[in-house]
Amino acid sequence: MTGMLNETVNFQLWDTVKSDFSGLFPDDVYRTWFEPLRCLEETDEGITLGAPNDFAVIWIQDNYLDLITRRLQEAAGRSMTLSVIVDTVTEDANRLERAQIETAREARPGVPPPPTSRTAAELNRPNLILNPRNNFENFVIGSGNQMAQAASFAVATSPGKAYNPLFLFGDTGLGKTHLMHAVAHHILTSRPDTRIAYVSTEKFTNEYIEAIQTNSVTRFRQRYRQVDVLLIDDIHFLSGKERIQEEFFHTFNELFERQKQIVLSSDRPAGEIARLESRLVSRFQWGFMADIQPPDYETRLAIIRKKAHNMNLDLPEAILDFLAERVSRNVRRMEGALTRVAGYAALMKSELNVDTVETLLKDILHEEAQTQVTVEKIQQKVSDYHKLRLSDMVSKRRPANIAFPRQIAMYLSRVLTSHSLQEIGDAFGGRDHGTVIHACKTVENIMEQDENVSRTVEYLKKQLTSGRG
Ligand SMILES: Nc1ncnc2c1ncn2[C@@H]1O[C@H](COP(=O)(O)OP(=O)(O)OP(=O)(O)O)[C@@H](O)[C@H]1O
Repeated sequence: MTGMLNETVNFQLWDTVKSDFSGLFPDDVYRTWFEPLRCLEETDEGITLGAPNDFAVIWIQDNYLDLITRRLQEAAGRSMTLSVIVDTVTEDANRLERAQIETAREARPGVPPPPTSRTAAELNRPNLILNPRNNFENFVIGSGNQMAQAASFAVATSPGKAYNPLFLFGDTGLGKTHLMHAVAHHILTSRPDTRIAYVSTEKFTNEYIEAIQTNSVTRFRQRYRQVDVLLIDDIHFLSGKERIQEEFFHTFNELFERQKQIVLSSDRPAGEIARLESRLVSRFQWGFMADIQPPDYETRLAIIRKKAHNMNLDLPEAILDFLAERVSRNVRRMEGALTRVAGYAALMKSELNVDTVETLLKDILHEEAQTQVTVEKIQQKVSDYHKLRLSDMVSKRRPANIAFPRQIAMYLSRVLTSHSLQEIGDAFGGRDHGTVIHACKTVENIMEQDENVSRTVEYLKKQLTSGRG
């Protein structure tokens, strides 16, 4: 996240948008967030902006990315991409960062205070970049994530003692990184001298390659093997990378033997990561594996409420309900939707209603609809898998090679959609709700007894929920 400032080039597009913003936002907001942004690069496809520090990058990305992008596109009259990176040349970045964190705290009381003095441990971890908002207080607990939250909290309270390693897995945008940052924040608050490293697998890999190229592998090893807590995000990226797997294997062993805490995140269970050495898979399974499932409606509503509250955004119930109902696939997308609504509300100052929100979020809702699991998609998937005709899903025919797949499809409809038993029965050729209950029980029983069936159902479920359905 670093970039070079190029003072001599005139970036017209950004100048136009920036001056627009100076009129749109209150002075203090403009001065804190927009004035320090500099254009580092402008091409036909998009622009790169430099912000003075990591905190500002995260804040801009979280709050203003959509808005700036839309303004840029309007000004350019074409589609433009926007990236925001740290601008290394900006002077006095630390002073500004403190001021920005203070401003952010006023806007959202959840943001932790800026550090006042640097402890020895902090000086040991110049690269520890954590999103200040990713703490336990801001994490909404629901049925899909309560196990992962509880395990993370236990690890944060007794690092190296509760579960080691802690392995968090689940689909994108469901809070794995949030929980890892929360563990780090919690430990830093209760034991400020703890040496903590948080790194993505990609960064870990790149640093290792660079260390080899620059003959500094010893320093690399010190950085990751002399910590008390090592958090590595997106560990599934180790797949197929033999050399880094070897390196990580030794890092893991050294930390584990000294009872140092290891926390890993992945988009799938360790055993399902392709081309991962079995000795690593078994180590990842030594501790505790907690999965995170997409939030149910109540949790989504609670998340939207909390985020709106943190943004000082007072939205009518009908809009909160609309967002929870219609944006469900991942929390990151929910945040995107809310930020866009917030940006609109701040600019327009007019009363928001569900219709406006629906228009405003057209693309997000369209994406959602594409990825939403429907009974029709389930029927199609199950009949394709079992080489049946789609019409077999709704027919009255009952030979076992048709009846059981149909029961699987009913079971998946029950688990993956929010339709009632009767609605599901209707969609399967007008069957009654008792037939659906019976189908669900049958499938559950057989799954318990027959591993092949259970694997098939899990496979279908994964295919349907990973957007490949
Ligand atoms: N339960 C929750 N409560 C509050 N915020 C949440 C919750 N779950 C996720 N979020 C928010 O959703 C966004 C996406 O979460 P996060 O980055 O942790 O996802 P992830 O699982 O690590 O995704 P990826 O696999 O793509 O890295 C973050 O801003 C995070 O704060």
